[in-house]
Amino acid sequence: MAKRIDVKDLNIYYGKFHAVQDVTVAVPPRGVTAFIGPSGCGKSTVLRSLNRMHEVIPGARVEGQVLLDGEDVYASSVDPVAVRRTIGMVFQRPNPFPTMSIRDNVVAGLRLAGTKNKTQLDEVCERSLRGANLWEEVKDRLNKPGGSLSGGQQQRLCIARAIAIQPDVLLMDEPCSALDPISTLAIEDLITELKQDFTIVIVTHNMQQAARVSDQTAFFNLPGVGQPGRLVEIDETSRIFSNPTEKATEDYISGRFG
Ligand SMILES: Nc1ncnc2c1ncn2[C@@H]1O[C@H](COP(=O)(O)OP(=O)(O)OP(=O)(O)O)[C@@H](O)[C@H]1O
Repeated sequence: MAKRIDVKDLNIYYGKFHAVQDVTVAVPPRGVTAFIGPSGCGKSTVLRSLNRMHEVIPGARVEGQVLLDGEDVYASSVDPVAVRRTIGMVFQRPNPFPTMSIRDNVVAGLRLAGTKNKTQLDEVCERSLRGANLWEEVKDRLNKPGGSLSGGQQQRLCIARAIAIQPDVLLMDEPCSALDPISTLAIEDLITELKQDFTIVIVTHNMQQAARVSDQTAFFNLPGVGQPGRLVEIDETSRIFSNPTEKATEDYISGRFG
Protein backbone atom coordinates (compact mmCIF):
# COMPACT_ATOMS: atom_id res chain seq x y z
CA MET A 1 0.00 0.00 0.00
CA ALA A 2 1.52 3.33 -1.04
CA LYS A 3 2.46 5.61 1.84
CA ARG A 4 3.58 9.22 2.03
CA ILE A 5 6.99 10.34 3.19
CA ASP A 6 7.67 13.56 5.03
CA VAL A 7 11.30 14.52 5.46
CA LYS A 8 11.85 17.16 8.14
CA ASP A 9 15.05 19.15 8.73
CA LEU A 10 17.27 16.35 7.53
CA ASN A 11 21.03 16.79 7.96
CA ILE A 12 23.23 13.99 6.72
CA TYR A 13 26.87 13.29 7.57
CA TYR A 14 29.68 11.00 6.49
CA GLY A 15 31.81 11.10 9.64
CA LYS A 16 32.68 14.77 10.09
CA PHE A 17 31.67 15.69 6.54
CA HIS A 18 28.33 17.45 6.45
CA ALA A 19 26.98 16.20 3.10
CA VAL A 20 23.39 17.50 3.10
CA GLN A 21 21.85 20.37 5.06
CA ASP A 22 18.33 21.06 6.28
CA VAL A 23 16.24 19.16 3.76
CA THR A 24 12.47 19.27 4.20
CA VAL A 25 10.44 17.46 1.55
CA ALA A 26 6.92 16.06 1.32
CA VAL A 27 6.52 13.04 -0.95
CA PRO A 28 2.86 12.23 -1.62
CA PRO A 29 1.73 8.64 -2.16
CA ARG A 30 0.98 7.19 -5.60
CA GLY A 31 3.17 9.61 -7.48
CA VAL A 32 6.70 10.03 -8.72
CA THR A 33 9.06 12.51 -7.11
CA ALA A 34 12.31 13.18 -9.00
CA PHE A 35 15.53 14.40 -7.38
CA ILE A 36 17.70 16.36 -9.80
CA GLY A 37 20.83 18.48 -9.39
CA PRO A 38 24.55 18.61 -10.19
CA SER A 39 26.94 15.83 -9.25
CA GLY A 40 27.77 15.68 -5.55
CA CYS A 41 24.82 17.77 -4.34
CA GLY A 42 23.56 14.85 -2.24
CA LYS A 43 20.66 13.36 -4.22
CA SER A 44 21.71 9.75 -3.63
CA THR A 45 22.62 10.50 -0.03
CA VAL A 46 19.13 11.86 0.65
CA LEU A 47 17.56 8.91 -1.17
CA ARG A 48 19.54 6.38 0.87
CA SER A 49 18.57 8.15 4.08
CA LEU A 50 14.90 7.54 3.35
CA ASN A 51 15.19 3.79 3.98
CA ARG A 52 18.13 3.89 6.40
CA MET A 53 20.62 2.54 3.85
CA HIS A 54 22.86 5.53 4.58
CA GLU A 55 23.76 4.32 8.05
CA VAL A 56 25.30 1.06 6.82
CA ILE A 57 28.36 3.14 5.85
CA PRO A 58 30.74 3.32 8.85
CA GLY A 59 30.59 6.76 10.52
CA ALA A 60 27.54 7.83 8.50
CA ARG A 61 24.65 9.38 10.39
CA VAL A 62 21.49 11.39 10.02
CA GLU A 63 19.81 14.12 12.07
CA GLY A 64 16.16 15.05 11.59
CA GLN A 65 13.09 13.03 10.75
CA VAL A 66 11.85 10.79 7.98
CA LEU A 67 8.17 10.07 8.54
CA LEU A 68 6.41 7.24 6.74
CA ASP A 69 2.70 7.98 7.05
CA GLY A 70 3.61 9.92 10.20
CA GLU A 71 5.86 7.24 11.78
CA ASP A 72 9.50 8.20 12.19
CA VAL A 73 11.63 5.52 10.53
CA TYR A 74 14.53 6.67 12.75
CA ALA A 75 12.63 6.13 16.03
CA SER A 76 14.65 3.99 18.45
CA SER A 77 11.96 1.29 18.44
CA VAL A 78 12.14 0.83 14.66
CA ASP A 79 14.15 -2.01 13.12
CA PRO A 80 16.15 -0.69 10.11
CA VAL A 81 15.77 -4.03 8.31
CA ALA A 82 11.99 -3.69 8.52
CA VAL A 83 12.28 -0.15 7.11
CA ARG A 84 14.23 -1.44 4.11
CA ARG A 85 11.54 -4.04 3.52
CA THR A 86 8.84 -1.37 3.54
CA ILE A 87 10.88 1.10 1.49
CA GLY A 88 12.48 -0.89 -1.33
CA MET A 89 15.34 0.21 -3.53
CA VAL A 90 16.49 -0.23 -7.12
CA PHE A 91 20.08 0.70 -7.92
CA GLN A 92 21.96 2.28 -10.79
CA ARG A 93 23.45 -0.98 -12.05
CA PRO A 94 21.09 -3.93 -12.28
CA ASN A 95 22.19 -6.26 -9.49
CA PRO A 96 20.32 -9.56 -9.75
CA PHE A 97 21.95 -12.57 -8.11
CA PRO A 98 23.63 -13.68 -11.35
CA THR A 99 23.74 -17.44 -10.86
CA MET A 100 20.37 -17.70 -9.12
CA SER A 101 17.40 -18.53 -11.36
CA ILE A 102 15.03 -15.80 -12.53
CA ARG A 103 12.29 -17.28 -10.34
CA ASP A 104 14.51 -17.46 -7.26
CA ASN A 105 15.71 -13.89 -7.81
CA VAL A 106 12.15 -12.60 -7.71
CA VAL A 107 11.17 -14.48 -4.55
CA ALA A 108 14.51 -14.12 -2.73
CA GLY A 109 13.11 -11.58 -0.26
CA LEU A 110 10.03 -13.67 0.51
CA ARG A 111 12.16 -16.78 1.08
CA LEU A 112 14.36 -14.80 3.42
CA ALA A 113 11.24 -13.77 5.34
CA GLY A 114 10.37 -17.48 5.72
CA THR A 115 7.78 -18.18 2.99
CA LYS A 116 8.24 -21.79 1.82
CA ASN A 117 4.92 -22.59 0.13
CA LYS A 118 5.75 -23.27 -3.55
CA THR A 119 2.32 -22.31 -4.90
CA GLN A 120 2.47 -19.01 -3.05
CA LEU A 121 6.02 -18.32 -4.24
CA ASP A 122 5.03 -19.12 -7.83
CA GLU A 123 2.04 -16.79 -7.60
CA VAL A 124 4.16 -13.95 -6.26
CA CYS A 125 6.80 -14.64 -8.91
CA GLU A 126 4.29 -14.36 -11.76
CA ARG A 127 2.51 -11.34 -10.29
CA SER A 128 5.79 -9.49 -9.72
CA LEU A 129 7.20 -10.29 -13.15
CA ARG A 130 3.93 -9.16 -14.73
CA GLY A 131 4.08 -6.02 -12.59
CA ALA A 132 7.58 -5.36 -13.89
CA ASN A 133 6.51 -5.96 -17.52
CA LEU A 134 8.90 -8.89 -17.80
CA TRP A 135 6.63 -11.95 -17.57
CA GLU A 136 6.05 -12.48 -21.31
CA GLU A 137 9.77 -12.33 -22.00
CA VAL A 138 10.86 -14.81 -19.33
CA LYS A 139 7.89 -17.08 -18.56
CA ASP A 140 9.44 -19.97 -20.52
CA ARG A 141 12.84 -19.70 -18.89
CA LEU A 142 12.20 -19.02 -15.23
CA ASN A 143 14.88 -21.55 -14.26
CA LYS A 144 17.61 -19.81 -16.25
CA PRO A 145 20.06 -17.65 -14.29
CA GLY A 146 19.26 -13.97 -13.67
CA GLY A 147 22.61 -13.11 -15.23
CA SER A 148 21.46 -14.52 -18.59
CA LEU A 149 19.10 -11.58 -19.18
CA SER A 150 19.92 -8.35 -21.02
CA GLY A 151 20.74 -5.25 -18.96
CA GLY A 152 17.25 -3.80 -19.37
CA GLN A 153 15.64 -7.14 -18.49
CA GLN A 154 17.92 -7.46 -15.46
CA GLN A 155 16.80 -4.05 -14.25
CA ARG A 156 13.14 -5.07 -14.65
CA LEU A 157 14.01 -8.29 -12.78
CA CYS A 158 15.40 -6.14 -9.95
CA ILE A 159 12.18 -4.12 -9.96
CA ALA A 160 10.18 -7.40 -9.84
CA ARG A 161 12.33 -8.50 -6.89
CA ALA A 162 11.71 -5.17 -5.16
CA ILE A 163 7.91 -5.23 -5.66
CA ALA A 164 7.62 -8.95 -4.73
CA ILE A 165 7.77 -8.05 -1.06
CA GLN A 166 5.06 -5.42 -1.57
CA PRO A 167 6.86 -2.36 -0.28
CA ASP A 168 5.05 0.93 0.37
CA VAL A 169 7.70 3.01 -1.34
CA LEU A 170 10.17 2.36 -4.15
CA LEU A 171 13.42 4.31 -4.26
CA MET A 172 15.24 4.34 -7.59
CA ASP A 173 18.80 5.61 -7.84
CA GLU A 174 19.45 6.44 -11.50
CA PRO A 175 17.77 3.19 -12.57
CA CYS A 176 18.35 3.79 -16.29
CA SER A 177 21.88 5.14 -16.33
CA ALA A 178 23.35 1.79 -17.40
CA LEU A 179 20.65 1.11 -20.00
CA ASP A 180 20.18 1.75 -23.71
CA PRO A 181 17.41 4.14 -24.87
CA ILE A 182 14.86 1.40 -25.60
CA SER A 183 15.35 -0.28 -22.21
CA THR A 184 15.20 3.18 -20.64
CA LEU A 185 11.80 3.83 -22.20
CA ALA A 186 10.60 0.41 -20.99
CA ILE A 187 11.61 1.32 -17.43
CA GLU A 188 10.01 4.77 -17.73
CA ASP A 189 6.72 3.21 -18.90
CA LEU A 190 6.97 0.80 -16.00
CA ILE A 191 7.51 3.63 -13.51
CA THR A 192 4.37 5.31 -14.82
CA GLU A 193 2.42 2.08 -14.23
CA LEU A 194 3.96 1.38 -10.83
CA LYS A 195 2.96 4.75 -9.44
CA GLN A 196 -0.65 3.57 -9.35
CA ASP A 197 0.40 1.27 -6.49
CA PHE A 198 3.57 2.69 -5.03
CA THR A 199 5.15 5.91 -3.90
CA ILE A 200 8.22 6.38 -6.08
CA VAL A 201 11.28 8.56 -5.58
CA ILE A 202 13.78 8.60 -8.42
CA VAL A 203 17.23 10.18 -8.67
CA THR A 204 18.07 11.02 -12.25
CA HIS A 205 20.70 12.97 -14.16
CA ASN A 206 18.46 12.96 -17.16
CA MET A 207 16.23 16.01 -17.02
CA GLN A 208 14.02 14.81 -19.86
CA GLN A 209 13.47 11.68 -17.84
CA ALA A 210 12.48 13.71 -14.79
CA ALA A 211 10.13 15.73 -16.99
CA ARG A 212 8.63 12.57 -18.53
CA VAL A 213 8.07 10.41 -15.47
CA SER A 214 7.70 12.60 -12.41
CA ASP A 215 4.81 14.52 -10.88
CA GLN A 216 7.01 16.69 -8.69
CA THR A 217 10.68 17.55 -8.95
CA ALA A 218 13.12 18.53 -6.24
CA PHE A 219 16.19 20.49 -7.33
CA PHE A 220 19.27 20.13 -5.11
CA ASN A 221 22.38 22.26 -5.40
CA LEU A 222 25.83 22.67 -3.93
CA PRO A 223 26.54 26.24 -2.78
CA GLY A 224 30.32 25.64 -2.97
CA VAL A 225 33.06 23.03 -2.84
CA GLY A 226 33.15 21.24 0.51
CA GLN A 227 29.82 22.72 1.56
CA PRO A 228 26.73 20.62 2.19
CA GLY A 229 24.18 20.12 -0.55
CA ARG A 230 20.79 21.78 -0.13
CA LEU A 231 17.32 21.51 -1.52
CA VAL A 232 16.79 24.65 -3.61
CA GLU A 233 13.14 24.09 -4.48
CA ILE A 234 10.51 21.46 -4.98
CA ASP A 235 7.40 21.92 -7.06
CA GLU A 236 5.19 20.33 -9.67
CA THR A 237 7.44 19.04 -12.43
CA SER A 238 5.72 21.11 -15.11
CA ARG A 239 6.40 24.24 -13.09
CA ILE A 240 10.04 23.41 -12.31
CA PHE A 241 10.69 22.95 -16.03
CA SER A 242 8.68 25.90 -17.28
CA ASN A 243 8.72 28.54 -14.60
CA PRO A 244 10.92 27.74 -11.58
CA THR A 245 11.01 30.17 -8.68
CA GLU A 246 14.77 30.13 -8.14
CA LYS A 247 17.34 31.38 -10.61
CA ALA A 248 19.70 28.48 -9.77
CA THR A 249 17.00 26.04 -10.86
CA GLU A 250 16.46 27.88 -14.10
CA ASP A 251 20.20 27.97 -14.79
CA TYR A 252 20.48 24.24 -14.14
CA ILE A 253 17.52 23.12 -16.20
CA SER A 254 18.53 25.36 -19.08
CA GLY A 255 21.98 23.75 -19.07
CA ARG A 256 23.90 26.79 -17.85
CA PHE A 257 25.73 24.71 -15.23
CA GLY A 258 26.01 21.16 -13.86
N1 LIG B 1 30.53 6.76 1.23
C1 LIG B 1 30.84 8.05 1.28
N2 LIG B 1 31.77 8.50 2.14
C2 LIG B 1 32.09 9.82 2.22
N3 LIG B 1 31.51 10.78 1.46
C3 LIG B 1 30.58 10.39 0.59
C4 LIG B 1 30.19 9.02 0.45
N4 LIG B 1 29.23 8.95 -0.51
C5 LIG B 1 29.03 10.22 -0.95
N5 LIG B 1 29.84 11.07 -0.29
C6 LIG B 1 29.90 12.52 -0.49
O1 LIG B 1 28.65 13.11 -0.18
C7 LIG B 1 28.35 14.15 -1.11
C8 LIG B 1 27.03 13.84 -1.81
O2 LIG B 1 27.20 12.66 -2.60
P1 LIG B 1 26.01 11.97 -3.40
O3 LIG B 1 26.53 10.72 -4.02
O4 LIG B 1 24.82 11.88 -2.53
O5 LIG B 1 25.72 13.07 -4.50
P2 LIG B 1 24.82 12.96 -5.81
O6 LIG B 1 24.12 14.25 -5.94
O7 LIG B 1 23.99 11.73 -5.76
O8 LIG B 1 25.95 12.83 -6.91
P3 LIG B 1 25.96 12.10 -8.32
O9 LIG B 1 24.92 12.80 -9.14
O10 LIG B 1 27.35 12.35 -8.83
O11 LIG B 1 25.68 10.64 -8.09
C9 LIG B 1 29.53 14.24 -2.06
O12 LIG B 1 30.40 15.24 -1.61
C10 LIG B 1 30.17 12.87 -1.94
O13 LIG B 1 31.56 12.92 -2.21
